[in-house]
Amino acid sequence: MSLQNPPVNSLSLEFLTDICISVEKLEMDKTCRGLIITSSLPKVFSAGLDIMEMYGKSPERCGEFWRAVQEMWLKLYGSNMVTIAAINGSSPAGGCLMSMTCDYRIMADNPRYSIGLNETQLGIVAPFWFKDTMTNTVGHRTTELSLQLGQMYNPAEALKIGLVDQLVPEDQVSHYSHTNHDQVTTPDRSKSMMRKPTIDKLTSKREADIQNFVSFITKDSIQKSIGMYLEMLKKRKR
Ligand SMILES: CCCC/C=C\CC(=O)SCCNC(=O)CCNC(=O)[C@H](O)C(C)(C)COP(=O)(O)OP(=O)(O)OC[C@H]1O[C@@H](n2cnc3c(N)ncnc32)[C@H](O)[C@@H]1OP(=O)(O)O
Repeated sequence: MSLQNPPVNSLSLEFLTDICISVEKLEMDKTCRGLIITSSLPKVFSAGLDIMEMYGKSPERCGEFWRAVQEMWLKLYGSNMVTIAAINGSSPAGGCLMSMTCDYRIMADNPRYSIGLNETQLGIVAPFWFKDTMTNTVGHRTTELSLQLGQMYNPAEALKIGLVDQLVPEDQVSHYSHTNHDQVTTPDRSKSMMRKPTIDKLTSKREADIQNFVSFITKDSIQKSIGMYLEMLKKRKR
């Protein structure tokens, strides 16, 4: 599955819905042995959640958006397929979350790329299931530090903390993803055993999590922080 939502593969409601439909179709296809997620765009795997979906939108729309974010995570983290993230560019926040849902992460060894949960930089707090996914990937202490600082990691740092499993030359990300994928057959029951408690936690609190998100994101102070972050993104470009 090659992500293609220019300019930066930000995860809008529409794009998330498309991703979920694609994963569902693959999941039902008996001939499909697994899934490699990568990006069709240069330099960016995914810029994470579409910030415009969280800025100046109605509570109803925010709720709909958040349900789609949850759905993407539930589908990918709970997938019965072998999943590999072929991270061929930067992958902040929701992009990092999407990578962490996969069984294995291969990243392009380009020091200009970065990956991490940077929510703190936007003045927002990563939800518990973002935190849980990271804890399951890199451990409690690294997650605590990482979330507090909104830390982004270059590929070498990401490999060191176990956020990615393998670094490869930029032009060989696809080759190595397929080679690794071929070495794995269908996931055994250990995958669901490891992930079930984390998945059940969100499933049982899904509606409350949506309510929390909507009341948090629509606060004036949070809208102001997001507005300032958007300004910063645009200024950085000039
Ligand atoms: C309780 C709530 C919990 C959930 C919270 C958050 C989860 C998230 O995922 S929030 C999103 C966090 N993402 C980021 O902070 C990434 C910001 N973007 C970047 O760092 C860079 O854009 C990136 C490294 C991805 C790519 O760099 P460039 O190739 O140099 O591109 P530009 O920076 O010039 O961006 C082009 C264009 O896209 C707009 N943009 C970038 N990211 C996003 C995004 N996540 N959502 C919406 N739009 C985004 C950027 O502003 C530029 O727009 P224009 O100026 O209009 O061209």
